[in-house]
Amino acid sequence: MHSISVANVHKEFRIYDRPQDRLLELLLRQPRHRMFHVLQDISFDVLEGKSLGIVGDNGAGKSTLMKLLVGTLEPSGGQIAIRGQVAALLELGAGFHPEFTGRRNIHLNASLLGVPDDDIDAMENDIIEFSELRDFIDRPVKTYSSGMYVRLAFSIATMVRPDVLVIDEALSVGDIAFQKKCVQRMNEFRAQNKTMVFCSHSMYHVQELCDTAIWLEQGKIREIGKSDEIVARYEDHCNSRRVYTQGEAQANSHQAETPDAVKDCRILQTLVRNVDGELIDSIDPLQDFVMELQAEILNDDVTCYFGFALMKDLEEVMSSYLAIDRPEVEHGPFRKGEKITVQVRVEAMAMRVGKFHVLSGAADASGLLWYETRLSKEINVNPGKGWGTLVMRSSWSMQRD
Ligand SMILES: Nc1ncnc2c1ncn2[C@@H]1O[C@H](COP(=O)(O)OP(=O)(O)OP(=O)(O)O)[C@@H](O)[C@H]1O
Repeated sequence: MHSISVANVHKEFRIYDRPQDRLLELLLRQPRHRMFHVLQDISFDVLEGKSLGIVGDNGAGKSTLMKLLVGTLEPSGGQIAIRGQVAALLELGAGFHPEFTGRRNIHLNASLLGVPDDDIDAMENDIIEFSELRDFIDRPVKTYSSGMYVRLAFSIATMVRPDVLVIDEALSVGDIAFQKKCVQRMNEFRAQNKTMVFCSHSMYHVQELCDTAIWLEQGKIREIGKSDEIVARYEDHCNSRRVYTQGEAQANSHQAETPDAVKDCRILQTLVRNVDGELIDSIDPLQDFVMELQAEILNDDVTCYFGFALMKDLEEVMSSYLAIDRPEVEHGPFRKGEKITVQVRVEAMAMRVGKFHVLSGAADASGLLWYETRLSKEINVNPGKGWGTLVMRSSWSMQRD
């Protein structure tokens, strides 16, 4: 059964070049605007219990589509049908009254979502608990930081147990500990056969949390399909037009700084060795090499999933290696203080020329939250003969009759 059905939806906004044009149009009854087509020809369905991701560049129309789904905007044409109660987490602070306290906003929001007063009283504590805002809950929300807004909004939207949850970029605000709770809550939500629409610039989250995805481009659906396939093609598209820059500042920005209290593991170093175990800073094309990470476990009873990526010019992931499905790599539980070394042997380096870094990381059990990543030093590929960026193992043959 369809939980969400969108058919031939389009949305236009009227654009006025000068503020007074709006008034003149009214008074003179002569058009003084241009139409801006934000969404065109949008049709898709989401089955009950499934989750849909929306990806696309800035300005592609993602937020506008989310607002149409939850009804804060009306479509200019087409039909949107949603079964059941919808709860949404859209723009920061939308739905909150800035002068009211967090507690009053809980009641206001939950009653707008159709929750009876008695039920709101019963869930108030759980909402405050989940949001971790007990010390601030009786202050006006206008004094909240953006992270605090999201905590409260996410707690309300998921606690009222709607049939459909619509979330716009919530995971990008807030710290990693709260993100972890959000991901868990969203997974619980999926397990309860609820429907979810999730928009994010984090491709990993879209891939892992959504069954299908839509790639919006300039207001139109460019592709729709299984989330991992859409994410892969969208990433490929982004990589192909990226302008590369290098520099130490950028290298450092990959060293995610997370407080020890919320990460379970610290990556001490990422090393690159030849197959004899010697550290190297250059390799030949088609040579085998070993990526190594050394990590320290920071808490007891920790489950950690390790991974590596080969990074070109610090931006583009050329290939990734995750231990999640590798039986030969233990995932724990580990003890506090344990030191761990993980190695992956990469066979026949396919770059013909250029430089790369190895990025290593540790993720939590869900595989969604990377506690920390650390880059190796730059490795040079000694240019081999030939043309092109890649070199593949090949074998030749020839016949003469
Ligand atoms: N009320 C409005 N009036 C006029 N134009 C608007 C209005 N709301 C959005 N737009 C325009 O519509 C386009 C799509 O905006 P939207 O916020 O939906 O994009 P988005 O994909 O969510 O972008 P981002 O990833 O940056 O959040 C943008 O060019 C934006 O400027």
